[in-house]
Amino acid sequence: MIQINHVSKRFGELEAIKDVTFSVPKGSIYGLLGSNGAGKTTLMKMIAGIYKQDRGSITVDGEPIFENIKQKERLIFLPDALYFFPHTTIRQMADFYRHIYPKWNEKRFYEMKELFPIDINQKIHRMSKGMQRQVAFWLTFSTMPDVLVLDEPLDGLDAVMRQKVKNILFQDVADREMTVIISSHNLFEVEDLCDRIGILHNGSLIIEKELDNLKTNIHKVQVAFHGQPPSTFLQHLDVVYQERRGSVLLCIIRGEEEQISAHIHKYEPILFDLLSLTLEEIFIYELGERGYAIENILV
Ligand SMILES: Nc1ncnc2c1ncn2[C@@H]1O[C@H](COP(=O)(O)OP(=O)(O)OP(=O)(O)O)[C@@H](O)[C@H]1O
Repeated sequence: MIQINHVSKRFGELEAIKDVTFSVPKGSIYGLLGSNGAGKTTLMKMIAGIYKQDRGSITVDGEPIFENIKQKERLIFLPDALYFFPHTTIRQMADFYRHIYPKWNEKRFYEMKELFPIDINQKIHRMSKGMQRQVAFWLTFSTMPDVLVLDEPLDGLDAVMRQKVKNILFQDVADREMTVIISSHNLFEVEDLCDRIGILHNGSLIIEKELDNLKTNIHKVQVAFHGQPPSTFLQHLDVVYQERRGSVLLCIIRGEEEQISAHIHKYEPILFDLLSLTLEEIFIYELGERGYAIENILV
Protein backbone atom coordinates (compact mmCIF):
# COMPACT_ATOMS: atom_id res chain seq x y z
CA MET A 1 0.00 0.00 0.00
CA ILE A 2 1.26 3.46 -0.91
CA GLN A 3 -0.06 6.27 1.26
CA ILE A 4 0.30 9.90 0.27
CA ASN A 5 -0.87 12.10 3.11
CA HIS A 6 -1.31 15.90 2.86
CA VAL A 7 1.81 16.24 0.72
CA SER A 8 3.03 19.64 -0.52
CA LYS A 9 6.13 20.68 -2.44
CA ARG A 10 7.48 24.08 -3.49
CA PHE A 11 10.07 25.11 -6.03
CA GLY A 12 10.90 28.65 -4.89
CA GLU A 13 7.73 30.69 -5.31
CA LEU A 14 5.89 27.93 -7.15
CA GLU A 15 3.73 25.59 -5.11
CA ALA A 16 4.03 22.56 -7.41
CA ILE A 17 2.07 20.15 -5.18
CA LYS A 18 -0.62 21.37 -2.80
CA ASP A 19 -1.89 19.22 0.04
CA VAL A 20 -2.35 16.01 -1.95
CA THR A 21 -3.79 12.93 -0.24
CA PHE A 22 -4.56 9.52 -1.75
CA SER A 23 -3.63 5.89 -1.35
CA VAL A 24 -2.89 3.05 -3.74
CA PRO A 25 -3.81 -0.41 -2.44
CA LYS A 26 -1.38 -3.27 -2.94
CA GLY A 27 -1.95 -5.09 -6.22
CA SER A 28 -3.74 -2.24 -7.97
CA ILE A 29 -2.96 0.14 -10.84
CA TYR A 30 -3.45 3.86 -10.22
CA GLY A 31 -3.57 6.37 -13.08
CA LEU A 32 -2.24 9.86 -12.39
CA LEU A 33 -3.63 12.30 -14.94
CA GLY A 34 -3.28 16.03 -15.36
CA SER A 35 -2.67 18.93 -17.67
CA ASN A 36 0.91 19.88 -18.65
CA GLY A 37 2.75 21.23 -15.64
CA ALA A 38 0.08 19.93 -13.22
CA GLY A 39 2.70 18.32 -10.98
CA LYS A 40 2.58 14.62 -11.97
CA THR A 41 6.33 14.12 -12.36
CA THR A 42 7.05 16.06 -9.17
CA LEU A 43 4.61 13.88 -7.24
CA MET A 44 6.00 10.69 -8.77
CA LYS A 45 9.55 11.70 -7.90
CA MET A 46 8.43 12.14 -4.29
CA ILE A 47 6.69 8.75 -4.32
CA ALA A 48 9.92 7.23 -5.65
CA GLY A 49 11.91 8.94 -2.89
CA ILE A 50 13.90 11.16 -5.28
CA TYR A 51 12.47 14.46 -4.01
CA LYS A 52 11.52 15.05 -0.41
CA GLN A 53 8.15 16.63 0.26
CA ASP A 54 8.06 19.92 2.22
CA ARG A 55 4.96 18.87 4.15
CA GLY A 56 3.00 15.67 4.71
CA SER A 57 4.12 12.06 4.49
CA ILE A 58 4.62 9.37 1.86
CA THR A 59 4.85 5.77 2.99
CA VAL A 60 5.21 2.42 1.22
CA ASP A 61 3.87 -0.43 3.35
CA GLY A 62 3.86 1.87 6.35
CA GLU A 63 7.47 3.12 6.02
CA PRO A 64 8.57 6.56 4.76
CA ILE A 65 10.16 6.14 1.34
CA PHE A 66 12.69 9.00 1.38
CA GLU A 67 16.24 7.72 2.01
CA ASN A 68 14.83 4.30 2.87
CA ILE A 69 17.08 1.82 1.06
CA LYS A 70 15.03 -1.23 2.06
CA GLN A 71 11.89 0.20 0.45
CA LYS A 72 13.73 1.64 -2.56
CA GLU A 73 15.13 -1.81 -3.39
CA ARG A 74 11.52 -2.91 -3.95
CA LEU A 75 10.56 0.08 -6.07
CA ILE A 76 11.41 1.12 -9.62
CA PHE A 77 10.77 4.57 -11.07
CA LEU A 78 10.78 4.71 -14.86
CA PRO A 79 11.11 8.40 -15.81
CA ASP A 80 9.87 9.85 -19.08
CA ALA A 81 13.47 10.71 -20.03
CA LEU A 82 15.42 7.47 -19.69
CA TYR A 83 19.00 7.33 -18.49
CA PHE A 84 21.57 4.59 -19.08
CA PHE A 85 25.29 4.77 -18.36
CA PRO A 86 27.14 5.95 -21.48
CA HIS A 87 28.34 3.23 -23.86
CA THR A 88 26.93 0.32 -21.85
CA THR A 89 25.35 -2.78 -23.34
CA ILE A 90 22.12 -4.36 -22.09
CA ARG A 91 24.18 -7.09 -20.42
CA GLN A 92 26.32 -4.53 -18.57
CA MET A 93 23.26 -2.57 -17.41
CA ALA A 94 21.68 -5.86 -16.30
CA ASP A 95 24.78 -6.66 -14.22
CA PHE A 96 24.51 -3.25 -12.58
CA TYR A 97 20.82 -3.78 -11.78
CA ARG A 98 21.60 -7.29 -10.46
CA HIS A 99 23.89 -5.78 -7.84
CA ILE A 100 21.47 -3.02 -6.83
CA TYR A 101 18.19 -4.93 -6.66
CA PRO A 102 18.21 -7.98 -4.36
CA LYS A 103 15.25 -9.67 -6.10
CA TRP A 104 16.88 -9.47 -9.56
CA ASN A 105 15.73 -12.57 -11.49
CA GLU A 106 18.35 -13.72 -14.01
CA LYS A 107 16.09 -16.51 -15.30
CA ARG A 108 13.35 -14.03 -16.07
CA PHE A 109 15.86 -11.69 -17.71
CA TYR A 110 16.86 -14.49 -20.10
CA GLU A 111 13.28 -15.63 -20.70
CA MET A 112 12.30 -12.08 -21.65
CA LYS A 113 14.72 -12.17 -24.57
CA GLU A 114 11.81 -13.76 -26.43
CA LEU A 115 9.64 -10.71 -25.77
CA PHE A 116 12.29 -8.06 -26.43
CA PRO A 117 14.11 -9.16 -29.58
CA ILE A 118 17.31 -7.12 -29.06
CA ASP A 119 20.88 -8.43 -28.82
CA ILE A 120 21.94 -8.12 -25.17
CA ASN A 121 25.48 -7.19 -26.20
CA GLN A 122 24.30 -4.17 -28.18
CA LYS A 123 25.21 -0.69 -26.89
CA ILE A 124 22.07 0.99 -25.59
CA HIS A 125 22.96 4.53 -26.73
CA ARG A 126 22.98 3.32 -30.36
CA MET A 127 19.40 2.02 -30.13
CA SER A 128 16.26 3.85 -31.23
CA LYS A 129 14.09 5.63 -28.63
CA GLY A 130 11.53 2.81 -28.69
CA MET A 131 14.21 0.12 -28.34
CA GLN A 132 15.69 1.97 -25.36
CA ARG A 133 12.27 1.98 -23.75
CA GLN A 134 12.01 -1.77 -24.36
CA VAL A 135 15.36 -2.21 -22.59
CA ALA A 136 14.11 -0.10 -19.67
CA PHE A 137 11.05 -2.34 -19.27
CA TRP A 138 13.13 -5.50 -19.73
CA LEU A 139 15.49 -4.46 -16.90
CA THR A 140 12.60 -3.20 -14.76
CA PHE A 141 10.60 -6.43 -14.98
CA SER A 142 13.74 -8.47 -14.23
CA THR A 143 14.16 -6.67 -10.88
CA MET A 144 10.78 -8.13 -9.77
CA PRO A 145 9.61 -4.81 -8.26
CA ASP A 146 6.82 -4.70 -5.70
CA VAL A 147 6.11 -1.08 -6.60
CA LEU A 148 6.38 0.42 -10.06
CA VAL A 149 6.18 4.17 -10.68
CA LEU A 150 5.86 4.87 -14.40
CA ASP A 151 6.02 8.36 -15.93
CA GLU A 152 4.59 8.35 -19.48
CA PRO A 153 5.82 4.76 -19.82
CA LEU A 154 4.52 3.62 -23.19
CA ASP A 155 5.65 6.65 -25.19
CA GLY A 156 7.69 5.56 -28.17
CA LEU A 157 6.67 1.89 -28.12
CA ASP A 158 4.90 0.45 -31.17
CA ALA A 159 1.42 -1.06 -30.81
CA VAL A 160 2.63 -4.67 -30.52
CA MET A 161 5.23 -3.80 -27.91
CA ARG A 162 2.72 -1.70 -25.92
CA GLN A 163 0.44 -4.71 -25.71
CA LYS A 164 3.29 -6.99 -24.63
CA VAL A 165 4.33 -4.59 -21.89
CA LYS A 166 0.74 -4.16 -20.70
CA ASN A 167 0.32 -7.94 -20.56
CA ILE A 168 3.39 -8.32 -18.33
CA LEU A 169 2.12 -5.49 -16.12
CA PHE A 170 -1.27 -7.16 -15.71
CA GLN A 171 0.40 -10.52 -15.09
CA ASP A 172 2.69 -9.13 -12.36
CA VAL A 173 -0.18 -7.29 -10.71
CA ALA A 174 -2.31 -10.48 -10.72
CA ASP A 175 0.45 -12.98 -9.79
CA ARG A 176 2.66 -10.98 -7.42
CA GLU A 177 0.35 -8.17 -6.28
CA MET A 178 2.68 -5.57 -7.74
CA THR A 179 1.43 -2.02 -7.12
CA VAL A 180 1.61 0.43 -10.02
CA ILE A 181 1.30 4.21 -10.36
CA ILE A 182 1.25 5.36 -13.94
CA SER A 183 1.03 8.81 -15.49
CA SER A 184 -0.04 9.26 -19.07
CA HIS A 185 -1.53 11.75 -21.47
CA ASN A 186 -2.98 8.86 -23.45
CA LEU A 187 -6.29 8.52 -21.69
CA PHE A 188 -7.47 5.56 -23.77
CA GLU A 189 -4.47 3.70 -22.47
CA VAL A 190 -5.12 4.67 -18.86
CA GLU A 191 -8.76 3.69 -19.25
CA ASP A 192 -7.62 0.26 -20.32
CA LEU A 193 -5.07 -0.18 -17.53
CA CYS A 194 -6.16 1.47 -14.32
CA ASP A 195 -8.48 0.57 -11.45
CA ARG A 196 -8.50 4.04 -9.99
CA ILE A 197 -7.50 7.48 -11.22
CA GLY A 198 -6.56 10.86 -9.81
CA ILE A 199 -6.58 14.10 -11.78
CA LEU A 200 -4.04 16.75 -10.76
CA HIS A 201 -4.53 20.37 -11.75
CA ASN A 202 -2.21 23.21 -10.71
CA GLY A 203 -0.73 20.94 -8.05
CA SER A 204 -4.06 19.95 -6.45
CA LEU A 205 -5.81 16.62 -6.74
CA ILE A 206 -9.22 17.66 -8.10
CA ILE A 207 -10.68 14.18 -8.61
CA GLU A 208 -9.81 10.84 -7.08
CA LYS A 209 -12.08 7.89 -7.87
CA GLU A 210 -12.53 4.32 -9.02
CA LEU A 211 -12.70 4.45 -12.79
CA ASP A 212 -16.08 2.68 -12.84
CA ASN A 213 -17.60 5.08 -10.30
CA LEU A 214 -16.26 8.06 -12.19
CA LYS A 215 -18.07 6.92 -15.31
CA THR A 216 -21.41 6.16 -13.71
CA ASN A 217 -21.78 9.71 -12.43
CA ILE A 218 -21.50 11.73 -15.64
CA HIS A 219 -23.30 11.27 -18.97
CA LYS A 220 -23.61 12.69 -22.42
CA VAL A 221 -27.23 13.37 -23.39
CA GLN A 222 -28.70 14.16 -26.81
CA VAL A 223 -32.27 15.33 -26.75
CA ALA A 224 -34.74 16.95 -29.18
CA PHE A 225 -38.33 18.16 -28.81
CA HIS A 226 -41.08 19.29 -31.15
CA GLY A 227 -40.14 22.98 -31.36
CA GLN A 228 -38.07 24.62 -28.62
CA PRO A 229 -37.00 22.66 -25.53
CA PRO A 230 -39.35 23.38 -22.59
CA SER A 231 -37.80 26.23 -20.60
CA THR A 232 -37.76 24.33 -17.31
CA PHE A 233 -36.43 21.07 -18.62
CA LEU A 234 -32.78 21.55 -17.56
CA GLN A 235 -33.70 22.86 -14.13
CA HIS A 236 -32.92 20.39 -11.33
CA LEU A 237 -30.25 18.72 -13.49
CA ASP A 238 -26.53 19.21 -12.83
CA VAL A 239 -25.59 20.38 -16.34
CA VAL A 240 -21.83 20.71 -16.87
CA TYR A 241 -22.00 21.77 -20.51
CA GLN A 242 -24.67 22.32 -23.18
CA GLU A 243 -24.70 23.09 -26.85
CA ARG A 244 -27.38 23.38 -29.56
CA ARG A 245 -26.85 21.57 -32.88
CA GLY A 246 -29.86 22.35 -35.05
CA SER A 247 -32.86 20.97 -33.23
CA VAL A 248 -30.72 18.66 -31.05
CA LEU A 249 -29.52 19.75 -27.65
CA LEU A 250 -26.27 18.10 -26.54
CA CYS A 251 -25.55 18.17 -22.81
CA ILE A 252 -23.07 16.79 -20.32
CA ILE A 253 -25.00 16.04 -17.14
CA ARG A 254 -23.75 14.85 -13.80
CA GLY A 255 -25.87 12.35 -11.88
CA GLU A 256 -27.33 8.85 -11.89
CA GLU A 257 -28.48 7.51 -15.25
CA GLU A 258 -31.95 6.50 -13.96
CA GLN A 259 -32.66 9.90 -12.42
CA ILE A 260 -31.57 11.81 -15.52
CA SER A 261 -33.63 9.52 -17.79
CA ALA A 262 -36.73 9.72 -15.61
CA HIS A 263 -36.51 13.52 -15.49
CA ILE A 264 -36.04 13.99 -19.23
CA HIS A 265 -38.76 11.46 -20.20
CA LYS A 266 -41.31 13.58 -18.31
CA TYR A 267 -40.90 16.21 -21.05
CA GLU A 268 -41.68 13.68 -23.81
CA PRO A 269 -38.73 14.32 -26.13
CA ILE A 270 -38.88 13.08 -29.71
CA LEU A 271 -35.22 12.04 -29.45
CA PHE A 272 -33.35 10.98 -26.32
CA ASP A 273 -29.97 9.26 -26.08
CA LEU A 274 -27.88 8.85 -22.95
CA LEU A 275 -24.28 7.74 -23.44
CA SER A 276 -21.28 7.13 -21.18
CA LEU A 277 -18.35 9.50 -21.52
CA THR A 278 -14.90 8.28 -22.37
CA LEU A 279 -12.21 9.04 -19.81
CA GLU A 280 -10.84 11.63 -22.21
CA GLU A 281 -14.17 13.46 -22.28
CA ILE A 282 -14.50 13.31 -18.47
CA PHE A 283 -10.98 14.71 -18.15
CA ILE A 284 -11.71 17.61 -20.48
CA TYR A 285 -15.00 18.54 -18.80
CA GLU A 286 -13.68 18.22 -15.26
CA LEU A 287 -10.77 20.50 -16.12
CA GLY A 288 -13.08 22.77 -18.10
CA GLU A 289 -15.19 23.32 -15.00
CA ARG A 290 -12.05 24.51 -13.26
CA GLY A 291 -11.26 27.10 -15.89
CA TYR A 292 -8.90 25.04 -18.05
CA ALA A 293 -9.69 26.05 -21.64
CA ILE A 294 -11.70 23.40 -23.47
CA GLU A 295 -12.54 23.06 -27.10
CA ASN A 296 -15.89 21.72 -28.09
CA ILE A 297 -15.26 18.01 -27.99
CA LEU A 298 -18.79 16.68 -28.29
CA VAL A 299 -19.06 14.23 -31.15
N1 LIG B 1 13.29 20.98 -10.51
C1 LIG B 1 12.39 21.94 -10.68
N2 LIG B 1 12.67 23.24 -10.37
C2 LIG B 1 11.76 24.22 -10.49
N3 LIG B 1 10.49 24.02 -10.96
C3 LIG B 1 10.17 22.76 -11.28
C4 LIG B 1 11.08 21.66 -11.17
N4 LIG B 1 10.45 20.53 -11.57
C5 LIG B 1 9.20 20.91 -11.94
N5 LIG B 1 9.03 22.23 -11.77
C6 LIG B 1 7.79 22.99 -12.02
O1 LIG B 1 6.75 22.35 -11.29
C7 LIG B 1 5.54 22.32 -12.05
C8 LIG B 1 5.09 20.88 -12.21
O2 LIG B 1 5.99 20.23 -13.08
P1 LIG B 1 5.88 18.67 -13.39
O3 LIG B 1 7.02 18.29 -14.25
O4 LIG B 1 5.71 17.93 -12.11
O5 LIG B 1 4.50 18.62 -14.22
P2 LIG B 1 3.84 17.43 -15.07
O6 LIG B 1 2.42 17.31 -14.60
O7 LIG B 1 4.68 16.21 -14.97
O8 LIG B 1 3.88 18.05 -16.53
P3 LIG B 1 3.90 17.38 -18.00
O9 LIG B 1 2.58 16.69 -18.19
O10 LIG B 1 4.06 18.57 -18.88
O11 LIG B 1 5.08 16.45 -18.03
C9 LIG B 1 5.85 23.01 -13.37
O12 LIG B 1 5.43 24.36 -13.26
C10 LIG B 1 7.37 22.95 -13.48
O13 LIG B 1 7.90 24.05 -14.18
